[in-house]
Amino acid sequence: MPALRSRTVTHGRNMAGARALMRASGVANSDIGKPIVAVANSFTEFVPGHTHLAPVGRIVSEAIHAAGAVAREFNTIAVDDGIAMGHGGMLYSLPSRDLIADSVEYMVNAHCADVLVCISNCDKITPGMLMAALRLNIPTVFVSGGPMEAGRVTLTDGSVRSLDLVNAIADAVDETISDEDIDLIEQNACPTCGSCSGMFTANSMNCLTEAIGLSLPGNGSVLATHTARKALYERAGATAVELAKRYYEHDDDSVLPRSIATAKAFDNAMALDIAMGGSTNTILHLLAAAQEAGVEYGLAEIDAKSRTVPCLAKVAPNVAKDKTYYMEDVHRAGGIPALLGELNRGGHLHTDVHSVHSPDLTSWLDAWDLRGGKATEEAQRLWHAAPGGQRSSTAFSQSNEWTSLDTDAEGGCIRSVEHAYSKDGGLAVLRGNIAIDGAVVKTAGVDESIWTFEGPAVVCESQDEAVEKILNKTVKEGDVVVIRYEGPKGGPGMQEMLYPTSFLKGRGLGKKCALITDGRFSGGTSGLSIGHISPEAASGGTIALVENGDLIRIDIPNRSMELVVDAAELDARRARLEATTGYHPVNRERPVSAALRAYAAMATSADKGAVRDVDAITRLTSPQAPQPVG
Ligand SMILES: CC(C)(O)[C@@H](O)C(=O)O
Ligand SMILES: [Mg+2]
Repeated sequence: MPALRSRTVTHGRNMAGARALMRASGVANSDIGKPIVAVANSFTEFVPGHTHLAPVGRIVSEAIHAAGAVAREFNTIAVDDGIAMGHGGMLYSLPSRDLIADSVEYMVNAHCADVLVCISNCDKITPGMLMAALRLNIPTVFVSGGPMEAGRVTLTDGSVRSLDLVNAIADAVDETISDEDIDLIEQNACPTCGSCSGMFTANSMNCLTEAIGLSLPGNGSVLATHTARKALYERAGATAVELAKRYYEHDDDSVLPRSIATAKAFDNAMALDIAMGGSTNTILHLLAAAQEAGVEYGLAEIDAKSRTVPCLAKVAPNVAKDKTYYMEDVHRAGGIPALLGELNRGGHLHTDVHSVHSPDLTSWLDAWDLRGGKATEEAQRLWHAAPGGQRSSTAFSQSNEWTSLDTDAEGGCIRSVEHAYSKDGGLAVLRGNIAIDGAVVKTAGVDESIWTFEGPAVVCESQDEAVEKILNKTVKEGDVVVIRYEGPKGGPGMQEMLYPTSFLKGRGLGKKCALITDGRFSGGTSGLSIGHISPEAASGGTIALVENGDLIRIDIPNRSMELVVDAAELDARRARLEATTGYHPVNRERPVSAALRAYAAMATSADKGAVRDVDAITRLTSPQAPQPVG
């Protein structure tokens, strides 16, 4: 039987000081010796996805106490990508993921906690916490803050539009839209607290923790404002204590994160992601999480999956014909269990997986899949949770219910495999001379008319240069915008290119240009936007050799992208570059702090999840030293 990790500080005469301090922080005498649950909250007023989480930490903690354990809450940082976007702030976004993972590890290990509850929500917080949970491998439950309600605006001409954050960004550069309408759009794009309302990175990751089995059904889709989320928080606290008892009292290691997040569970989560056309960032984060879990799951596995799993849902920014669906519509159609149910009926899931709430996939889907015929009353009720339609920045501010659910597998928000949008999934891995180690594209967001594309390169040495060239009309119909030196090392921090992709759209070039980069994208990006090109320019990738006017050929059905320049010429360019500037951007002024340089020194490429390789420092400082194996 594994001893409670907290025994180190709760037992023995020599730990009297530690216990004295625990009492001073409010732990009752009678609670000393009970399992300690670390509640990693990510409350911050900076981010709408996290601004409502202060009371959530208390609810989870009370549920933990009621179930017989001690809750100790602490906070992590959280960067709002949408606010950091488009300026130097975005350099901090991806590195914050690894900082969050480390800070959870620091708190849990420093204080000998036994169990972990992760209250996450936005882009880097869920993956950072996921990495920590898999690294620590103690019983863990994830529960997120929930999605934002979709926006709705009545424009000056009386027309009504649904909208989200990305519309506000793209419409701001559309010269056909008046200042009055832009103001209305800004006022209404983000009406409530929660993670932005589409299938953007935050929601994609929260859906993934649900599919992988580390959070409760409904985690990815119940709206942040809805009272139904309260039950989710209470159950998360109680479930964490139940898992603690199973592990520490009954030696049941099936509850551990690495027993749940197996290679098969990763594969199921990826199937869900591909079927929903999730954010390309999920690929980066799953690669990072798999390494923490010690699971062999890489781009090759993702590529294989994307060739067999169909696209079953198109959620904003992806458009289903003329209808835009948001997370609230996914929820009304039965949420993640409904998608998993459809995938399972189509033979696309591994069935020998389990979760924090169910011993196997069958009991999981029987209880929660709205379309499986056996869903419990609790599940049916949950899927009725609807938007409130009122501006609100507080949790549990409304209890609206849908009058009917969307069970239309033919033409509704979630389709069956027989009625898929496309046989190919919503994400793909491309390779070629310009991306030898791979690149990724969200195919669900690319118009089929440009699945094959060839055009001349417009080379930009930074995101800022790309924005300038798009807005000053240097970029024309048919061009391929190449943004380089924005990778994990080169940026550093691998910024999201939401502004360039949105501005292309805003200029009416969304279906007429391609954009390729060693940086990454927001989940809100759509169009022929290919990112994560590996190796990146700063690591000597071929993208560093592209010159203005070079032809670039993209072929999504055949999963390829080529720089149409012969090998001898590329060799000559490489020799010239290495003899002059090296792999650095020319004429780029960018202040990079010491904190970011520390990340850059260790950052691996996107095809490795852009995680930090600490041994890189050893190699730099003592190249002769024996290197770790494996
Ligand atoms: C701001 C967004 C839309 O959340 C973006 O950062 C994403 O990655 O989806
Ligand atoms: Mg993001």
